[in-house]
Amino acid sequence: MASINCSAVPRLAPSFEPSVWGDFFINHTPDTLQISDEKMTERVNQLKLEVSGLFGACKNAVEKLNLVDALQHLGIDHHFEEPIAITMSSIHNAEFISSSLHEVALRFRLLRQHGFCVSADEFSKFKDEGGRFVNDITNDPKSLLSLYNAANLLTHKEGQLEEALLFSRHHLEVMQCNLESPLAEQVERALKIPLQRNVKREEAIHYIPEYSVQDEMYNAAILELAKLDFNCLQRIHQKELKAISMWSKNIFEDIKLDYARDRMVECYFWAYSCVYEEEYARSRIVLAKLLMLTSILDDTFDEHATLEECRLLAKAIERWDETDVSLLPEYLQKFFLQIISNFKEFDKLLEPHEKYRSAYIRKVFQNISKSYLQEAEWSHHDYTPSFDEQVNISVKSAGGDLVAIGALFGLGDIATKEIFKWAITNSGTVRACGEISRFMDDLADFKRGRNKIDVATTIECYMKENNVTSEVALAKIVSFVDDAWKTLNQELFERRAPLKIVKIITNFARSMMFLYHDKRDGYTNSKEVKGALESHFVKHIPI
Ligand SMILES: CC(C)=CCC/C(C)=C/COP(=O)(O)OP(=O)(O)O
Repeated sequence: MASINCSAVPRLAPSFEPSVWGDFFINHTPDTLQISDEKMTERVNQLKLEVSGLFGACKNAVEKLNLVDALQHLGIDHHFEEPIAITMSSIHNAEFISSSLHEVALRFRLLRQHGFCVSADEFSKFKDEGGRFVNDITNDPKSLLSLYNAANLLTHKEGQLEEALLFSRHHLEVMQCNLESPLAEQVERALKIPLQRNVKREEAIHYIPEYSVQDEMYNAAILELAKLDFNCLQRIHQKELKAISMWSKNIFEDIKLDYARDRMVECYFWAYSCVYEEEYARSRIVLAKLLMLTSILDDTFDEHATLEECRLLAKAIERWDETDVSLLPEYLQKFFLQIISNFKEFDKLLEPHEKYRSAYIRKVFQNISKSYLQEAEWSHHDYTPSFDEQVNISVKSAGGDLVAIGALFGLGDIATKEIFKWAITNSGTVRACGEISRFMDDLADFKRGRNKIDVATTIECYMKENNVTSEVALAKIVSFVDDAWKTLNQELFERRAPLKIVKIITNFARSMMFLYHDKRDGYTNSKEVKGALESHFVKHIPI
């Protein structure tokens, strides 16, 4: 790397938009619903019992599949994890004969989603002798959508599923404008972000009003449960948002780093996308706070500090000693002290037997700080790394292990010491989430055309190294996102960690697909996602 004295070069920081939420959640009074919170919870418990009974009442495998599918789309499967696991295992073990593409594809997708590796040969019977899908399925949009959703569970080197994906996507695109509601909306959603890649709660918000008597397993209790459960959970999320918005307001008032993005609600959304269930409040809150602190750190390195200041900050974070505060420039001192004191608060949330987790969360924060420093070194020296060098560092700075450990930190006993070791040693799941995070972020950066003052992105490095146009580089990066999804799908059957944990971590990749799809940066330009976030956190579902 060329050695020039650039440590004192001031950064010409772009100014970020203020928070689109301001004090909204601090002052927010939730809508008055027709029923009190207590009554709502009581009714949810009754309905859970009623819906549990439906598993035993299913007459055959197809009914069971339709039931599990409905519960997943409606976002209430978290209440039925055990019966669903038993059901899927029994379906996996039993013979299944069906000439319906929809049924075969539904079974295939659900089994893979639940960690059973079913072969792509299941679809052979819908193909002609040349191995091409037979033409009569092209007039059957429901089956095509099921095939498309199933094929999105493909892993590496599954050419048959690759073809199924292209085939179903093509025909769905062709027939899209002639479809009726709600299939038209379901196809539109899946083409934008495939079901397997989207934030689960997002699907629930859209599917609840679509679920009707036309559904195979329509049941009034299921629908009532989905609506009430959504509203109950939303109440909890609103209370958390109020508290965390106060926390963030105090932090920003204290540290006075006006150059940093104030994105508490978006950080909370990130955490909620990973773990939205009531019992995971501790995990959600710690993760949301961790992301907010990391975001301020990122802006300090990328947008504001001189190189010398970056080095001092990274060193202080590495040493993790409050008495080092005087070595930092004055404007960063309060931020540093906030980091240390918040991590102490995180530690206080742990039970005695969980205390080992504090070392992990500190480690991932120190690691991300190191990768931010490396990027700052490159950027201040106008150095364009090789593509591999860049991916190596920037996948780390994209936060896969930070989010994984941040989410695990507050989970219960399911998160064992072995799981923490697995997550921090670059497991396939965590690495693939980091790749998706990095590539989606860089695709959005490139489209925005923002002349980022931080390091050249993976796209620019790819273009330079391979001497290709931006179109070629962008297509390549999109293919890397697809590859990382194949790894995540594969990880579902590898069973290196409990499925629940793999799913929670994979949810981080889903949040990236949602916030950054269509090459937008919904985190930085949060007005682009404000409407969507209102559906999650402000608007209740009419009963
Ligand atoms: C998932 C994580 C770590 C979230 C914390 C907030 C954050 C750094 C967002 C990405 O911002 P960016 O687009 O400026 O990131 P980068 O500078 O890494 O490109």
